[in-house]
Amino acid sequence: MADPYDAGMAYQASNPQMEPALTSLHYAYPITVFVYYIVSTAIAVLTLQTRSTDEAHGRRRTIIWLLTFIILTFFAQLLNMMVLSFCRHEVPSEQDTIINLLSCILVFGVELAGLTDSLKPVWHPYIGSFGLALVFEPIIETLSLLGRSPERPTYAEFFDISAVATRYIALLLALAFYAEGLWTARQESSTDSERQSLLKPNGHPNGDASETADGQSDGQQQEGYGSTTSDSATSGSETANSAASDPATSDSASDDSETTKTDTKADTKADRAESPWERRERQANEQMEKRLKEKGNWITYAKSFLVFVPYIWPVNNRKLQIRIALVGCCLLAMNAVNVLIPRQMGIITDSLNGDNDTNPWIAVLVFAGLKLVASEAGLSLLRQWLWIPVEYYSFGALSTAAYSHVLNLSSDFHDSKSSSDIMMAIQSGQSISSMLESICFQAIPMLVDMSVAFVYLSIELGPYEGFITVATASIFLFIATRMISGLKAARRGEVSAWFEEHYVRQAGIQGWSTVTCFNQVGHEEDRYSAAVQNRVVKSQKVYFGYILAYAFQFLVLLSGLLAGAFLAVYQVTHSDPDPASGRHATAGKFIMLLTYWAQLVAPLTFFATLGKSVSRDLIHAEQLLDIMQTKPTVTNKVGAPPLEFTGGHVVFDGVHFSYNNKKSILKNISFNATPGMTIAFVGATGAGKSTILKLLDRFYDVTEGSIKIDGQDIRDVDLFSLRGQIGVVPQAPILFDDTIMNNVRYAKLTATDEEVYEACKAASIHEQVLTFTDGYQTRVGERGIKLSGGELQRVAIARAILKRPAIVLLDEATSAVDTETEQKIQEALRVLCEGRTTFIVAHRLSTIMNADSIVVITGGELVEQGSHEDLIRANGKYADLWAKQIFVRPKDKEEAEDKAAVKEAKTPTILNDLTAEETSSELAKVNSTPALSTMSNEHSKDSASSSGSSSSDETHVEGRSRSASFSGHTKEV
Ligand SMILES: Nc1ncnc2c1ncn2[C@@H]1O[C@H](COP(=O)(O)OP(=O)(O)OP(=O)(O)O)[C@@H](O)[C@H]1O
Repeated sequence: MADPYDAGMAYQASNPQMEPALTSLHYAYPITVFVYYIVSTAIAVLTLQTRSTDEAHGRRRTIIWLLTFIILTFFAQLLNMMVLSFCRHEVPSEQDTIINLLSCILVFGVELAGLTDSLKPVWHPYIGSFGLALVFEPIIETLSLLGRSPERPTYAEFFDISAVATRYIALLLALAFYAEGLWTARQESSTDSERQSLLKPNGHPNGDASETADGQSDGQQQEGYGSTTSDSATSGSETANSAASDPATSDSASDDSETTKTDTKADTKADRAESPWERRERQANEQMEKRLKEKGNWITYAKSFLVFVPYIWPVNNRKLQIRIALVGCCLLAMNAVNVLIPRQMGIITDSLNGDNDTNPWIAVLVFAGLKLVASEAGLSLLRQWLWIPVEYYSFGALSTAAYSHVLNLSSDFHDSKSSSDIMMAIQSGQSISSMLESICFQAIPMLVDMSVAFVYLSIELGPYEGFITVATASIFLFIATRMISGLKAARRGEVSAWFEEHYVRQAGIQGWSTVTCFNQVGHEEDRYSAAVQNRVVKSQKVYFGYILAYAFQFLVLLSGLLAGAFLAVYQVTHSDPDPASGRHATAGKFIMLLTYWAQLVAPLTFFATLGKSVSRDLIHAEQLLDIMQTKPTVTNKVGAPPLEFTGGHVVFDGVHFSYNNKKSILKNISFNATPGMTIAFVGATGAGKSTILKLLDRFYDVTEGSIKIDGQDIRDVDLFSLRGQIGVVPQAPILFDDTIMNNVRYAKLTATDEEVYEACKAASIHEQVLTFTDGYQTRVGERGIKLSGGELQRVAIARAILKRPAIVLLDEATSAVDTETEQKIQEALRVLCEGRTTFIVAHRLSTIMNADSIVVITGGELVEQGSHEDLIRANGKYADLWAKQIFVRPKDKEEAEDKAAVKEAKTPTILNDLTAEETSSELAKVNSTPALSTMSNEHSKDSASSSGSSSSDETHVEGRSRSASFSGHTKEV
């Protein structure tokens, strides 16, 4: 019996007319499927179908098995060819068929990896690929059969046809299973309502405990009376379960298991405090997810970054635009040089071997020239020289735009964000440039390099070399991205440990005085050492992970190189001229291949990490985008006229306010301040007093009602002219880390030194400033840390005096200072408030008792208003507060019991800010009001018993001679 393998080639169309068509189809088939798969997957990702899919396909596992089988049929065909060639003792000559089979293994292998990678894939890239295969396969097979010799089919042919036929059946089955799974899923969802229990879930039907979706028996979630048991539901849950339990698919569940892992980590993380860095990253990530969801797809999402275009693209600068165009030319030239260098290496080798006529000296000189052009001293230098001004333009433009935007945002923004977050976000502008740079200067040129490599190697060394390049690149990228994402958890741990170390160190150094006071140096040392140790352990873990990953990646590249090199060696050693091209494979080609491979390693490594770095940059850019898209809530109306000040008549008319539109802070506040009047706000802490001042200065706008100054609604006038008329002395003034001179001058940048001195004299700080080492040139430290509380407040008053405001807002301006300093501050304030409409917030009632009108705020409502005398007589909330403040502050019981000690020390028992005479007269007033007299008597008794003195108006009262009012008509008491 004749050897069936001898009967003819199974793979090559013996009909020459069929040959070109068959060859083209062999190449077109894998390319078409691959392009379709990549494009449709890209569209799915860009339109967020990959995120939104909730279709857990019931037949996914079956389709994975079928796809594996399909790949095996290609392998079988390939093996069949190898056996055939081996039997015939010759090298297979049907390059296109071999490339077709190898490429199909690669393309469907990529699809298999993608399908196993995701539990809920978007199906159309896979289903479309199967459809395309169903079209190509019969055409190719028919052409092959038509072209074969009319003799009896050989075993090889028979085997080949069987492989194709079974593959075809597998493809059809995959489509059928997909349709069936889809239909079942639809049925399941459409009958969902029918399967609802007729009884309430807790109605305890007579049925048995049913399997819940996660496959666990749960008596709580029984299927109720009237419901139908769904096979499909069970099969769905089965699939989910088996996917988790089946080793074949457990890997595929990596995404989901990673999510679970992340969730568990998040839970553990929640146990400890989230570091500011983690919070910032989490928030930015959430923000990105939220925005993506809102935008619906990546394209619209990316469009929101267009706000940055005017800062990145030098719109009105033609010179910079030309530079950008030249940078593009440099990149193209670099692509060309990257091909020319390996080619030149080949030429040198061939010239040395005598395989060409080129002078090796000249060839080496050309090579050196090319190397120079490709080096840091060549095109790279030129590109950077061209690019640096563009880079700095965009960096400068982005930073200034972001800074200016932040400064123009309203109080609600600044109150809700920490300053470090804002500063970090402004710096994030750099991420946008770095993202664009890595895409434009690295990703795109490298992609071009790789495509050129594929084409060039295919032309120079045949399609096998091209295929090896593409296959190695694909496998490398797949493995590298997998390994990098595998290290994600370890890397997060390391970064978080690094920040923990940073925060422990920072807390120790910043809080050095507290650490030292409480003798906790040892404790801080231990804490820091533990944090360092923790970071070192985590860093080592990541480091080892990276070393292993790199080693593995290197092995993949080495395998590719080896395969390519073997092929090249074979071609060189069997260097008969190629019948098609007439070309010889020479040693120079081999050297060219090696050089080219060395050049391709860097782009591949870069691509493996590109996704990670771009997504990190995107998250940072998102922080800035978030800020840039925030609009100020307090805005200047277009064409608003400046405030016309005619005395300072301020009217609050039914003002309501809420910071967050949820909790009402001010409710229906109405009052009237005539020009020059002093109005004081008193009330419990958190009542809303400072909020009233913020509304007047338009840090916020009222929610309802209106505020008018001299008949003009403050929302309708120019914001800057309004703030120009108002001077504020806050409770905790903030100075810049600059000289006293510059800090005071900040109120009026054009003020002369003399004007500053005058303001400081009026604020009773001038003499003290002169005693400082550098006088007015003394730097005050960060936030004025080098000044005492009283000095700080007087500098703030000097600032307000220099501004010469028409309306003065004092928010606890004399808090937390000693009596003597307070007296000086009161003096300064008297100068500041003279003849100006003044609003004062104060807790110490003695400091505002002479105000023209006192407004009592309770829980955001105005409960009383009137002069001190009126309110005392009214015997309401104010009288109550007043009585509490002027009476004795109860001393410690223990101390009170020790009467002898108290007597000896002559400790005064009545402590308030009034003079002795004033206290007596105020006590008399409150004693005359019946309700308060009881209280007064109790206090008097208290004081008498604790001090041993007989009455409260004795000279044991701590009396102070002081000015007790800020108002223009201040009286000395
Ligand atoms: N920026 C803000 N955002 C949200 N709520 C705020 C803000 N500022 C103040 N509040 C809340 O508004 C209420 C009133 O605050 P406000 O500072 O006006 O009180 P206050 O009467 O001046 O208190 P104190 O006398 O202690 O200064 C408080 O409950 C406070 O928690």
